[in-house]
Amino acid sequence: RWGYGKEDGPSVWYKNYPVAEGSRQSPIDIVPNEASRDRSLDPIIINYDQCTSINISNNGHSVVVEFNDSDDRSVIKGGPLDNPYRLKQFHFHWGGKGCEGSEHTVSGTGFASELHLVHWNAVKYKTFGEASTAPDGLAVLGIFLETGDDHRWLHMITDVLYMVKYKGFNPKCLLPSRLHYWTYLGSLTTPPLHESVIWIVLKEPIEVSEKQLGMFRMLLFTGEEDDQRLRMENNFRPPQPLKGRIVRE
Ligand SMILES: NS(=O)(=O)c1cccc(NC(=O)NCCCCO)c1
Ligand SMILES: [Zn+2]
Repeated sequence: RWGYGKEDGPSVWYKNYPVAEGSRQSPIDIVPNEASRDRSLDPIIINYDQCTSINISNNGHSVVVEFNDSDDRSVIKGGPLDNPYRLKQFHFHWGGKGCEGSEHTVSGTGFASELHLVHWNAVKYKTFGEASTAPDGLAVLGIFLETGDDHRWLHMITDVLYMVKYKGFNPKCLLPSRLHYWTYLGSLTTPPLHESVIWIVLKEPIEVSEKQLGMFRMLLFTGEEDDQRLRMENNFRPPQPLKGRIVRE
């Protein structure tokens, strides 16, 4: 249906998903000195201590680690959020060898990859599906990955990328040391592109090695039954028009 290739990629998503040309699409290019300082913005509070990962999978677009979201044991709150938002899954977007791969860019500069920790507003909505179509339904924490030294914990993901069942990973260890952030109202960056996301993009990237990133590129867009093997890479949408939105910090 949709993908990241020439025929099915971001430039043609509007044909099946007209909201692609909506007024709050993501990602965006973040221009730091155009962000507006909002003194009412509190720090974000991240409670992942009781989180239980239930599985890791390749959904044909990325590698996704899903969590048990049947209660409020792992939530993000504070910052621009009026309620606690429950951790549902995290996944990554990345490029090809040595080129950019993040979805958000900072003053036109992309990073090697971007981690998205996806949360939903279980106070106001009954299910993730319902929340995913509501303007304040989701909160996604975006973390840039830049190449450098091995990340001490990312190996737990890259080492098990070929396995399905997977337990006991606390995504808190993927967070950078400082939680300074930019926030703006946006959308899912993949179809169905719902304009339902309060984006919180951390300013400080985490460092991963080229070898670790290379493990992601070992994944395939294609299934084992497909005749051609398409390496999963460049699974990122380019920045979308701001259309008058304000980025706060
Ligand atoms: N990339 S993102 O904006 O963080 C994001 C977060 C949560 C869901 C999605 N996209 C989807 O679930 N799309 C549905 C189809 C993907 C799996 O087939 C994207
Ligand atoms: Zn994403």
